[in-house]
Amino acid sequence: MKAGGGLLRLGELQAVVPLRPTCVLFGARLGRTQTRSGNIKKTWFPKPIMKTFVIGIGGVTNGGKTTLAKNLQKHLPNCSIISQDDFFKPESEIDKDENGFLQYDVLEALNMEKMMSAVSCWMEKPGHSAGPAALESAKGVPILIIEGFLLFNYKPLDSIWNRSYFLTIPYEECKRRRSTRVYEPPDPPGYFDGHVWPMYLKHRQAMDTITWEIVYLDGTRSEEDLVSQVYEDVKQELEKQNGKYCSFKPDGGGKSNLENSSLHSKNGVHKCQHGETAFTHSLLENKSESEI
Ligand SMILES: Nc1ncnc2c1ncn2[C@@H]1O[C@H](COP(=O)(O)OP(=O)(O)O)[C@@H](O)[C@H]1O
Ligand SMILES: NC(=O)c1ccc[n+]([C@@H]2O[C@H](COP(=O)(O)O)[C@@H](O)[C@H]2O)c1
Repeated sequence: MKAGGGLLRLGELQAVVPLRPTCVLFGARLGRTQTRSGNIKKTWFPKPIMKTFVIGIGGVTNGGKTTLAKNLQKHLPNCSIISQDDFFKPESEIDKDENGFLQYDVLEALNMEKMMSAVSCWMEKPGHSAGPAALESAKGVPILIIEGFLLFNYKPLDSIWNRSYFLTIPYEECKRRRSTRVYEPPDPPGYFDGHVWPMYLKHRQAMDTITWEIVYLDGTRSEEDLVSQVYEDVKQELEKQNGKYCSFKPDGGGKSNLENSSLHSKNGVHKCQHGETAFTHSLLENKSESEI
């Protein structure tokens, strides 16, 4: 993890926790995978030694998932990010359809086992960093943001989410944003309409069967609006799940967090008007294992 709380990329994660093909799992949360033969395989996430909070940010390509995750990370203490984009298989392993389009927008294009391994390793040492232990414990509940375009279609992750968000943008805006972004390999002509958007619609439809709550976010709203909404929501969820909202570490004057944070509510919309320090409070103290 970057010292300044930067995006946790796979390479950095490996630097902190060497990735193994499968981590030692002592299960707390049960996930389920359906094997090709139709059998249900149980997947255990390791029981973290402390309470954790896992946020899923799914959504359409170029919907603003990475941007929102990074913006949230600036304001949430002890927060790591795992990006699904880091787990694409090499081009040589990607199937092509009859039109010659590489099939990137399907789960098979991703090394999801490797991604699950990264998640499991985080669970084993949540919020682990090189910082002194005393500092770690002062940071509050370790938070993991997992962001990616095919999160909620991947059953083994179903049991992990404490809160799920899904960013949407209209077709035209998506096509416009996508046209300015260069992937490796770059999109060939006709790729958006011939592969990307149809696959998105298919995966959206498959999400109809999801049983847990997903908060849909309008990705055309400003970055500030989006981070403010999600931040407030996460804060409330943490309060709910832990029965109390705890120790705000004020930057000045010992004021309440809202007074102090300059999150002004206007017509129900919270605007973040100050910089990062506005959010520098510990969301919740860690709980002992017996309380989990
Ligand atoms: N709220 C927003 N409003 C307008 N443009 C945005 C917003 N969030 C992200 N973008 C832009 O959209 C593009 C894709 O953003 P990104 O966060 O990489 O999306 P994703 O991770 O969903 O593919 C980038 O050019 C980014 O600057
Ligand atoms: N990272 C890669 O190796 C790679 C290559 C080609 C396309 N893509 C695209 O990445 C998209 C998913 O990522 P975003 O949600 O960040 O746009 C998919 O729509 C896929 O077409 C990724």
